[in-house]
Amino acid sequence: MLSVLLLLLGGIGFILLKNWVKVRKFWIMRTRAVQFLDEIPGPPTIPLLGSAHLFKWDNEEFTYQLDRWAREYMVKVQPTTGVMKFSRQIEGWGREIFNNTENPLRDHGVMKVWVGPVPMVFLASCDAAKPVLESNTLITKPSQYNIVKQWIGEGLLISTGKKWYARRKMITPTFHFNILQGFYEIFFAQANILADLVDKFADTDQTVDLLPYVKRCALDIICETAMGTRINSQTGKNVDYVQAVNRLSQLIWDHERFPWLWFQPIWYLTGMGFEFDRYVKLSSDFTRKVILQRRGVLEGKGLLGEMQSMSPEEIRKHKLSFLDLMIGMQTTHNLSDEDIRAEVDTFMFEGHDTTSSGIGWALWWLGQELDIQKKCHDEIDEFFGDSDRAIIAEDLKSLPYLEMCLKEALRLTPPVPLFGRTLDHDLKIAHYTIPEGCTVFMSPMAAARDPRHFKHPDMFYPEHFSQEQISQRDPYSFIPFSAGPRNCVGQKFALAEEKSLMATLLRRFKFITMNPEPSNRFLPELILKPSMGFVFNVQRRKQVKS
Ligand code: HEM
Repeated sequence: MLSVLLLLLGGIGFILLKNWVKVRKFWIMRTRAVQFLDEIPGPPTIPLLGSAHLFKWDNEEFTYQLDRWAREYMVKVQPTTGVMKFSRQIEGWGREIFNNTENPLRDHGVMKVWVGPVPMVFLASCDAAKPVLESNTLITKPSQYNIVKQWIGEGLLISTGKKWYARRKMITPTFHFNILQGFYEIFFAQANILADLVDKFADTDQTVDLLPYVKRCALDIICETAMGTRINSQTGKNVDYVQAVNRLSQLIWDHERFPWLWFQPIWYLTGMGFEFDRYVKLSSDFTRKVILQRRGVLEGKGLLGEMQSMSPEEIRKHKLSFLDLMIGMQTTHNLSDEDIRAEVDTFMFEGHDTTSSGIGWALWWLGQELDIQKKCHDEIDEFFGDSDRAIIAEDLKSLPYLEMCLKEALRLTPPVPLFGRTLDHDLKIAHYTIPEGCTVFMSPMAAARDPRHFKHPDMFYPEHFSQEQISQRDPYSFIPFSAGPRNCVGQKFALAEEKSLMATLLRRFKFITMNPEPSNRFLPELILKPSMGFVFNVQRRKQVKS
C-alpha cells in the first residue's frame, strides 16, 4: 500500500517537475487572479473544482443555469420565481446591466466563473469587450481552444504572434471580392438541391426540422469552395465524414464544460478520448487525401507554377478553391503539408456550422414574423419577377431588406455565442483589473441586447440595420463576427452564402415556425443551437419559370 502511495506521489512529483515552468506561470497567474478578481461577482466556489461541481449535466439546464448566474452575479438581480420566457430573460438581463444608474458595478456587465482552478471572466457589454477586441496585442486564444487544436491544428483560428500575422496576411487576399464572386454558382447549385429536398414537405401535413438539411448544404458548400471537392452530403454520400465532423463538435463542447475531462486518464476512461481521436483521424485523413488529389489535378492542368502570378479574375476563371491557392503558395510561404491541412480544416470547422446556424435562426425568426417574411417575399418578387434564373453576386445588392433581416437574426441569435482571449498583460476594465494570464470571454448576444444601442433590444426588428441606425451606433455593439484585428476572415463569404441560400428558399417557399419562442431555447454550445431544432410547416409559393 505504502509503495503504491509513494509511486503515485513520485508520479505527480515527476509531472510537476517536468512541467515546472508552466506550473509556476499558472501558479503566479492563479495567485494574482484570486487577489484581483475577488471584487468581480460570480457563483460560489470550492477548492480544486471552483464552481464546476454546480454545473448542470444536461445541456439545456446548463444554459438556464448560466442565465440565472448572469442575472444573479453579473447584474446583482435576485432570481425571479416562475418560468420566464428565455429571450425576455435576456432582455431583462440586458436592461438590468445597462439601465441601472444607481450601482456603478452593475453597469459594466462583468462576471467571473472559476472552472476548476481556472478563472474565466465574461465581458458582456460593448464597452467591456471593446478594449480586448480592438487591441493589436491581445490576440492570443485561451487554453480552452487546445482541444480544438488537436483536431484542426494550429491554423488561423488558433495560432498567435508572428505566425498568426503572417497567415492572416497570406489568407486575407483569398477572400478577394472577385474570388468570392466565383462561389455564387456553387451557392446556387447547392441551395437548389436543398430547396428540392424541402419541397418534399411543402403543402403536406408533415413538418420538417430544417437544421440537419441546412447543415449538410453548408457542409457541401464549404467542401467545394474550400477544398474544391464535392462530398454530396445532401444526397446521402460520405456519411462517415459528416458524422465525424458533427460528433467532434459535440465532444469538444463536453470537454469544455467539464474540467475533470481535462485530465487525460479520465477523458480516455470515459471512452470520449478514444472516440475523439478516432474521428480526428478520420477527418484529417480525409483532408490529407483531398490535398494529394488536388495537387495531382493542378499538376495535370499545368497550373501549379502559374498560380502565384494569377489575378483574382484568373483564379475565378480556373475555379480554384481555397486549398488550391494554399498549394500554390506552398513554396513561397514555406508551408508544410500539415500547415495546409490545418488551414483547410480550420475553414471546415469555422465555415459550415456557423453559416447553417445563421440561416436556421434567420428562417426561424421570419417564420414567426410573417409580416416581415412577406416584405422579404415582396422584395424578392419585385426583383426577380417570375424567373428562377441563377442568383449572382450583383443580384444580392438589390435585396437590402433581406440583408437587414439576416443581420437582425445574427444580432439576436449569433451563431458563435462566445469567443475568448488569454490576456498577455493586465487589463483594466472600468475599475476592475483583470490580471495577465486570465481568460476572458466575450458574448455577442449579451452585447447586442443593450438598449443604449438597439431601440428594441429583444424584438426581431430589421430596421435596427437601416443605414441611419447603423451610422449612429458603436460598431462594437454588433459583434457576431467578433471585431478588430482578429475578426472573422470569412465574414463576407458567410453573408454572401446566407443571403444566397435565403433568397433561393424564399423565392420558392413560405416558412411557418412550429416551435416559436419561448419553447425553443437557445443552446450556447460551440455554436448556438435550438433546443428543439428548426421545425417548419412549409408552403409552396407561386410556381416560378426560367
Ligand atoms: C455566420 C457565419 C460565421 C460567424 C457568425 C463567424 C464568427 C466568427 C467569430 C466570432 C470568429 C472569432 C472567433 C474567435 O475569436 O475565437 C471567427 C473567426 C474566424 N472565422 Fe468565422 N464566422 C462565420 C463564418 C465563417 C466562414 C464561412 C469562414 C470560412 C470560410 C470563417 C472562417 C473564420 C476563420 C478562419 C476565423 C479565424 C480568424 C482569425 O483568427 O484571424 N468563418 N468567426
